[in-house]
Amino acid sequence: MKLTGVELRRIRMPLVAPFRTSFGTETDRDILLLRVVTEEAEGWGECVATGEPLYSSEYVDGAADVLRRYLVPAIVDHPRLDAVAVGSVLAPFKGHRMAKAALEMAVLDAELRGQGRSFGRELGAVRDRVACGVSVGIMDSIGELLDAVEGYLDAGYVRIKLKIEPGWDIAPVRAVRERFGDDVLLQVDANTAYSLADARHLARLDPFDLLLIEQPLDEEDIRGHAELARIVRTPVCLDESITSAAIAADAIRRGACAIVNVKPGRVGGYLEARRIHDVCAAHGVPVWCGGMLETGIGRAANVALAALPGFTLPGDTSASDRYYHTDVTPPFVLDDGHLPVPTGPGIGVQPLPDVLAEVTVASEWLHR
Ligand SMILES: O=C(O)CCC(=O)N[C@@H](C(=O)O)c1ccccc1
Repeated sequence: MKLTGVELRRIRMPLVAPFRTSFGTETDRDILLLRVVTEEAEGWGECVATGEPLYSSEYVDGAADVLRRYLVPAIVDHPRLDAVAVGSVLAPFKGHRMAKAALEMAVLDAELRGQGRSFGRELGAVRDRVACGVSVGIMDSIGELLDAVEGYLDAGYVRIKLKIEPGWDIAPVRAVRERFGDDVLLQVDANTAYSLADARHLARLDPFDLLLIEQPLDEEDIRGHAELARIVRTPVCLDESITSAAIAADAIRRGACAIVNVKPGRVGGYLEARRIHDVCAAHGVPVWCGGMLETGIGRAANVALAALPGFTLPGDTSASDRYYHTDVTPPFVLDDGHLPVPTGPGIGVQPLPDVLAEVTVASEWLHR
C-alpha cells in the first residue's frame, strides 16, 4: 500500500460515571485516534494510552509525540507498506507499544478494507458473537457497588469484574456473593496494588470461588506472582506484566499465571495479541480480551479478537453505553449478554462524522 496521509486526532469522551481503579479515577477519556489514508482505502486506529502514566509508562501526550516525531515518519516512505511490515519497521524504537499498536491497527484496517476482509477473518475468529463481561470500579460504599452490579446483571453481562485495592477487597467480594449468589461469574482486578506480603490476605478470597485474581503484584514481579500462585488457590491472571508473546511464554512456564488478559494496545498491536493467543493456547492457558475504555473503533477490533478460539473467558468487551452516552461509532449494544462480531471490511465500523467532530479537541496531519 502507498500511504498518502496520516491524521492524528485527539478526542475527549466524557464517561457516564467516574471509573475508579487502584491507580486513580477517570471521569473522561482523552483519546488519540489515527486515520491512515492510502490509495485503496482509509483505516482507523485507537491508542489506548491513559491521560497520565498510571496504568503503564505510556500516556497520551507521550504517544502523540512519539508518533509525530518517530513512528509515523518511519513508515511513510516504506515502499510496500502493510500491517506486518509496521511491526518490523518500528521495532528499533524501544517501548511505546500503545502508540505502535494504534499505528499498526490503522494500517491493518486500511489494508483489510482495501481487500474487503474483516478483522475477524484476518485474525481467525471462530464465533459470530462474543460473551461480554463488565468491569466495575471501586465505589464509595458497598451499597453503591451492589446497585451497580445489579444493573449490569440486569443488562445481561455474563461476568462481573470488581476492581480491588487494599481496604476494598474481601468485603465487596463477600457482599456480591451474598447478594447475587455463587453462580455469578466473578473475578477481581488489583492493578498491581498488592505485594507478596499480602499473600495470606489475598488467600482469604479463595472461599468466594472467583474465576481469577488479576495482576495482584507489580508488573515486573513475575517471580512474585509465581510464589503467590503457590499460596493463593484462586487462579492468577496477568495483565500489565504481559507485553509480548515471549513474556507470556516465560510467565506461564515460571508458573506466574494460569490465565492471561490480552490487550492489543498493551502488547503493541492485534498481530502480537494473536501471537499471545497462540502461545497461550499451546500451553493450555485460557485468555480473555481486556479493555481500555475504547471507543467503538477499538471496541470493534477487540470484539473481533475476542472471537478467536482461545478466548474462552468473557472479556471486558462491554457495550458502548457502559462508558459513553454517545459513541463515535454506531453503538455496540448488548444482546443476551453478547456483542456481535463486525463482519464488514476492516474493523467493520466507521466513525460518525458529526459525533467525531463534536468530541474532537485537536487534529493534525502527520503526513500528507
Ligand atoms: O471495560 C473496559 O474497557 C475497561 C476494563 C478495565 O477495567 N480496564 C482497566 C484495566 O486495568 O484493565 C483500566 C481502566 C482504566 C485505564 C486503564 C485500564
